[in-house]
Formats: sequence, C-alpha cells, structure tokens
Amino acid sequence: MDLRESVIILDFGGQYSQLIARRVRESQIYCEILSYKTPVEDIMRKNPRAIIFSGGPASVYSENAPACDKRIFELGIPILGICYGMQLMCHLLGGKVKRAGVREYGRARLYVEEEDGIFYGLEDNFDVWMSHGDSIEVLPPGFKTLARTENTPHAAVSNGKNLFGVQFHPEVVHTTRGREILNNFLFGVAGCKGTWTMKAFIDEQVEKIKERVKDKKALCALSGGVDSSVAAVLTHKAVGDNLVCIFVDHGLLRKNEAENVVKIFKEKFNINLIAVDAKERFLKRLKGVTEPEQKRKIIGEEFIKVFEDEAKKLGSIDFLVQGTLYPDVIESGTETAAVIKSHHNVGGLPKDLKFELIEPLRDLFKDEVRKVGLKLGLPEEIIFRHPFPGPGLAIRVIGEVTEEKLNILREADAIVMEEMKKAGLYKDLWQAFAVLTDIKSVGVMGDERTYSYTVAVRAVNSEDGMTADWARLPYDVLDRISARIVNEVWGVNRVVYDITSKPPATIEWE
Ligand SMILES: Nc1ncnc2c1ncn2[C@@H]1O[C@H](COP(=O)(O)OP(=O)(O)OP(=O)(O)O)[C@@H](O)[C@H]1O
Ligand SMILES: O=c1[nH]c(=O)c2[nH+]cn([C@@H]3O[C@H](COP(=O)(O)O)[C@@H](O)[C@H]3O)c2[nH]1
Ligand SMILES: NC(=O)CC[C@H](N)C(=O)O
Ligand SMILES: [Mg+2]
Repeated sequence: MDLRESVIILDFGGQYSQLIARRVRESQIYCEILSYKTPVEDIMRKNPRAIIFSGGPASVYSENAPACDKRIFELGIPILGICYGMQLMCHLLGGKVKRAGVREYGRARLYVEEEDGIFYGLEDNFDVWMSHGDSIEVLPPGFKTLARTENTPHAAVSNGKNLFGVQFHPEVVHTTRGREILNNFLFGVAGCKGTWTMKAFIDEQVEKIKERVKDKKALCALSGGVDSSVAAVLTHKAVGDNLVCIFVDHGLLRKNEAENVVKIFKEKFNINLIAVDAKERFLKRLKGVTEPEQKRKIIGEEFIKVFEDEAKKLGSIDFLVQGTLYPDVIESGTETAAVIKSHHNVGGLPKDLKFELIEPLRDLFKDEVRKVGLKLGLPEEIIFRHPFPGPGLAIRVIGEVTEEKLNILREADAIVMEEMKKAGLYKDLWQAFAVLTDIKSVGVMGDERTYSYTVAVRAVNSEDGMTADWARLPYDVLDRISARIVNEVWGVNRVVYDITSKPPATIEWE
C-alpha cells in the first residue's frame, strides 16, 4: 500500500487528462493517471485521497461507451467527475444523460446556486470553459444542482457528500476560477495536505533506487540532455560508484556535440562516464531505410545492443537507467492513447531486454524535471538545453540517412543554433533546429543553375512538448539564417520556415 498522499485520475480518453494531472501536482499533491479499465482493487491499493474522472469523446448512452466499475462510488473516496466523467457518474448512479438541444463549446457564464464544497469562497458567477454536446437531463437520486449556465441547467452537481461533477473544464486556464475549484475539491473536500514537493520527490526516488539496486550495478544511458542528466545525478545520489554512465555517439549527433557532452560531464560531475563510438554500426543498419517508424525501431534496438555490449565488458550489470518522461510514454501509445511515434526508449525497446529498467522521471513532464535538476544542483547549461531526440539527426534527415546528408544538416543546424543564441532567443524557445527535407529544387547561384536540397527551419514554443506553437521569429533573424545557410552550407539552395503547430503537426518531422 502506498502511504504517500496521492490522487488518481481515471482517464476516459480526454484531451486534457495530462493537464488535470499537472494542476493537481502544481498543488503539490502527487497524482497518477490510470486507464478507466483499472480494477477497483488496484485503485484501492494505491490508497488515493481522491479520484478525478477525466472527460472523453464518447457519449455515455452509446454502445461500448467507456465505463468504470460502479463499486468505485461505494469506497467513500471523494470523486470529481469532469465533463464525460460527470456524465458517467450521473448515468451509472441512475440519472439521465441526453444529447443537448444546444451544444456548448468555448466560454460560458456559470451561475453558482450553492457554494457547497467546490465553489467555497468564490463569486456567484464567473466564466468557465465548456466542450460538450451531451447534458444531464435528470439527476441521480440524492443529487442536487450546484450551478448552471444559460444552456446547461446542471452545470455542477453533488450528492451533498463525497461525489461532485462539473460539466465545464476547471483544468484549462480559460475557466477563470478553475484552480480554486480544483483546490476546493482537493483540500476542502478530500482533505489533502499538499506535501509533495520536488525535495520530497528526490528523497523518495533516491530511497526507491537504493532499495532496488542494493549493491548491484547500474548502467545509465546518458545523452547529455536534461532528462538523462537528471536521472543520472539522481541515481548517483542513491548508488554512488555502482553507477556507470554510457554516452553513445551514434553518428547522428549535432556538430561538436560528443566532445561537448563528455567535457561538461568530466568537468562538472564525479560520475563514471564511458563514451562509445558506435557511428559505423548505426549508419550501417540505417542504410536504405526511409520509413520513420522503422528508423526509430532500428535505433532503439541498436542503442540497447550497444548497452548490452558495454555491460558485458563491465561484468554483470542488472539495471539500465533511462531519462524517460511522461510524454515519451504517452506518445508511444498506451491502453487508452494512440501511438503517435515510438520514442526509441519506450516503443523502440526490444521484447527480450536483458536489463531491469530504472526510470525515475517516468511520471514527470519536462518542466518538472528541470525543477528537480535545479534542486539537485545541475548547471544551467544542462538544465535549459533544448531537448534533442534520442534518434538524433536520423529523424531530421527525411528519407534515407547518409553521411553526406548528415553533414549538410549538421552545418545548417549549427547556424540556426548560433543565430538563435546571438539574437537572445534560445532560452525563450522550447526548441529550434533545422530539418533536411528530401526535396531538391532549382536555384540560381552565381549565374549558374543549381539543383540542391531544401532546409526547413523549425522553432516552437511549448510548456511540456505535448502541444506546441510555431514561434513568431523576427524576420531579420529568419533572413540571416536563410542567407547564411545558403551561402555557407554546400548542397543547399533554399530555406523554408515551418509554420505548423502541434497538433496537427508534431515538433519533429518524423
Ligand atoms: N546518445 C545517447 N547516448 C546514451 N543514451 C541516450 C542517447 N540519446 C538518448 N539516450 C537515452 O534515451 C533517453 C531519452 O532521450 P531524450 O532525448 O528524450 O532525453 P534526454 O536526451 O535525456 O533529454 P532531452 O529530451 O532534453 O534531450 C535519454 O534520457 C537517455 O537515457
Ligand atoms: O528522446 C526522445 N526520443 C524520441 O524518439 C523523440 N521523438 C521526439 N522527441 C522529442 O519529444 C518532443 C515532442 O516531439 P514530437 O512532437 O515530435 O513528438 C520534442 O521535444 C522532440 O524533440 C523525442 N525524444
Ligand atoms: N469533453 C467531453 O468530455 C465530452 C463528453 C461528451 N462526449 C459530450 O459531448 O458531452
Ligand atoms: Mg535527448
């Protein structure tokens, strides 16, 4: 049984399930997202203080609509249903949900009729964010209405005890009092204390790792990026010299990256680090491969093979430490979430992995990892580095990966990076990089016809990598980047800027 104060979010396939989790954690309460299919017994074993039902695309009255076990309402644990979650609660407890006459998308004015519990201390009307086509028509026995909007008579409901439901989304910023409503539920109704801090997280993980590894040996896949660096330092705190870090140069790194990473780590940390030159074996296996998912799978496999080879040289090693984050897990596909792309460290792992995995950051988002890193005292140049995907330039060279294309991309990317830093934009961006498209086009340079590659520049803003907006870079910066790439990089005669957000695009092109 888990003794830490925690909250469970039951996920019914909602777009905002992650966002609910963030909000709960921002209130310093640990929380986990579980599939709606999780048996009640497993939920109870987690000993949650409260449960939140997420929204979801289905309608409760349709066939095969996702539903949880009804016994969950008998546990006496406070439950907050959001949108679909509220509709399901009412449906399962004997109320009636129907397609509404008027659908509500976007902003609506909420009128509070009873302050009870979740509206404690708030004004009697404020704006909320709606996104629904169904509505509660008849409340379940014992339920009452707490608030309404013009089109939704039962916009918030409760059984007067432990069950609450809201038709709107308190987790999005457009619901002006969303944070207060969630906090009223978590602290007021459920009696949470909010003791989960970054320090508590570190202490807890260090204890857990100590307990698992004991005096065995662990190997850490270290890329020099934020995630694996934080994972390495955290594990080092737990097991000391029983940790060996392995940095793989797979030939898909950026200009001077290998030398820089090794230098920073040797200078700043007292951690065993082995740098492996694996350029040849990766490039050999990627020869002739063009399909993005296939590239990712090959790289994931080859990474593990390198780790296994190195482990053999070191004697017996039982554990592999990785800096896997929550978005890596979600995008690689789960029971309820679709596969978007196989992150090499999750979806790309072989079935017969010879190591036990240690992934202390698996439940966190990048900005939370950065906070952990700061607390652990990592240098800012590591903490605020832009993310760089494990498969590296292989997923930024569109089509077949060759040494020639990699070299072109390395030079173009270095220019993008340099200009971003010079313009003082680096720290404000989530990521900026160049992509070598597989398109050649006609140009004219020095009165000669050229037929060369097109480089795409990508720069995005994001909070956690799950959604992103293309950055509105100043024209003069774009102009300098374009001019320099075409002038300085052989084999490129055209530069374009990617103006797509995520969704519908992803940040990387493959
Ligand atoms: N070149 C590499 N050598 C060793 N391990 C690597 C390498 N690239 C990636 N990994 C492993 O794969 C994991 C996932 O990579 P990912 O790029 O998401 O994280 P990161 O590199 O640690 O941080 P960031 O996202 O900031 O780049 C890393 O945490 C690390 O464990
Ligand atoms: O470690 C990683 N292994 C991968 O396979 C991978 N694919 C994408 N990324 C990074 O994740 C964030 C979201 O990227 P996408 O919008 O392209 O999915 C962005 O920051 C990407 O750079 C990866 N990181
Ligand atoms: N966002 C939601 O949870 C939507 C729930 C339900 N499908 C509706 O349209 O009312
Ligand atoms: Mg990385």
